Amino acid sequence: MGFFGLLKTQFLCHLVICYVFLVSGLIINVLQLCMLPLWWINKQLARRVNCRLAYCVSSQMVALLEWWSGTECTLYTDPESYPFYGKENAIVILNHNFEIDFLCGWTFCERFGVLGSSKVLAKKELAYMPVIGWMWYFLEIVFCKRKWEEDRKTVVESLQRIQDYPENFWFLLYCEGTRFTEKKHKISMEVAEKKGLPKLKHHLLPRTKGFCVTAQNLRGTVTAVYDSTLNFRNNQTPTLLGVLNGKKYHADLYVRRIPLDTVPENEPECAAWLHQLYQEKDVFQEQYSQTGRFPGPIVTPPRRAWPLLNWLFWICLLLCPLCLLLLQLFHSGSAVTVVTTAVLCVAGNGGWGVKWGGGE
Ligand SMILES: CCCCC/C=C\C/C=C\CCCCCCCC(=O)SCCNC(=O)CCNC(=O)[C@H](O)C(C)(C)COP(=O)(O)OP(=O)(O)OC[C@H]1O[C@@H](n2cnc3c(N)ncnc32)[C@H](O)[C@@H]1OP(=O)(O)O
Ligand SMILES: CCCCCCCCCCCCCCCCCC(=O)OC[C@@H](O)COP(=O)(O)O
Repeated sequence: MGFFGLLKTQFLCHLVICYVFLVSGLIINVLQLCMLPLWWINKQLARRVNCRLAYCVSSQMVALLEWWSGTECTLYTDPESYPFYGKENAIVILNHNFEIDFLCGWTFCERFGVLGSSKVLAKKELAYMPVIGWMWYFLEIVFCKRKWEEDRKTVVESLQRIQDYPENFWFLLYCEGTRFTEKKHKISMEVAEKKGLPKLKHHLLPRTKGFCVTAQNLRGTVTAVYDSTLNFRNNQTPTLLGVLNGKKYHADLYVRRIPLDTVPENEPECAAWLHQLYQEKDVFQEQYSQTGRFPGPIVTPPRRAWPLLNWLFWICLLLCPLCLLLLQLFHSGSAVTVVTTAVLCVAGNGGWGVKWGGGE
């Protein structure tokens, strides 16, 4: 492991990264709150400003993936669909197998210029998460309790609210509703059997209500469905902690652009369409596990410098006061305080290093 490799596993670096993320995120949350009066004056302008503010937070995580861990993201897609990406509103259907699948999604959002505005049908619990959850509230993210009787009304209302959104957005749907595990897969296939539906090998049975209601309410706003299938090379199981430790992964994403007007409007037909789509996704995943690649050509957009520049800006802004504080401590603090601080830092770093020093 080289010098930079070793540096990336150091607890102090992780502490700095988390400090910058948390403090900058809270600053953004406060700014979003201060923007509230603008909603009453000029709603569309407030939404545009919120997209920029959200970008400052989300792109830090993208920078961590792209520049810190050096993770590569390859896109398999039809070159004729490529010019549409980032230029239209779309519903993105993604498999949910990995801890960092949302982050790879964000990377593609960033490269196509829709990171600040992109949305998701997320579980309600995430709305209470400091920084990200609070930021999503201002971004008009759609939350669900995964209890259809309660969601039926609130999800439709939230979807209708974003019909006139002023920026292009991608609306992410994890139709499986939860992350894949062998146990959930077994239960899900029992449901499939009971319903007389064909079994899936690599996916859970999709929940159809969220997709049907989204397609129904965003028709006229959204022009296409991006059927996206994600996998990682060499059977890697990537984690956020791995990314934080600078571990490099290689993601492959296969995207098919399907015009929304080819998706049936009527609910039972729309649900059947989604089940058929998951059958096809299963075939792509099987092909990936056999050959290590998805069908079609590779057209990967390059990473951009913006996430890195934004990250460096926040690092400079927030590290200066921290450094001043430490200098003050060393100048005015008692010998005991200084020694205790130094010992804690070294011990913390050492303990963390034992776990991550040899790589994952
Ligand atoms: C590549 C580019 C990427 C672009 C990225 C763009 C944007 C990124 C932005 C942000 C990224 C952040 C990421 C955040 C991650 C958030 C992740 C989540 O929170 S996932 C969880 C929440 N989301 C969902 O659940 C969505 C899918 N679910 C649905 O659509 C549901 O239908 C629902 C609307 C939530 C309602 O759920 P509920 O369970 O109440 O109703 P259902 O109809 O679904 O269920 C009852 C129905 O299902 C049958 N059943 C029972 N058990 C199962 C089972 N195990 N599997 C499947 N089906 C099951 C049951 O028999 C009922 O059937 P029926 O209706 O026929 O009677
Ligand atoms: C610069 C970056 C610094 C990094 C610091 C670390 C900060 C961590 C930020 C976390 C951001 C989290 C984004 C939310 C993504 C959560 C994905 C998720 O939670 O999926 C849930 C589903 O699966 C369903 O779960 P189940 O309840 O079914 O099980």
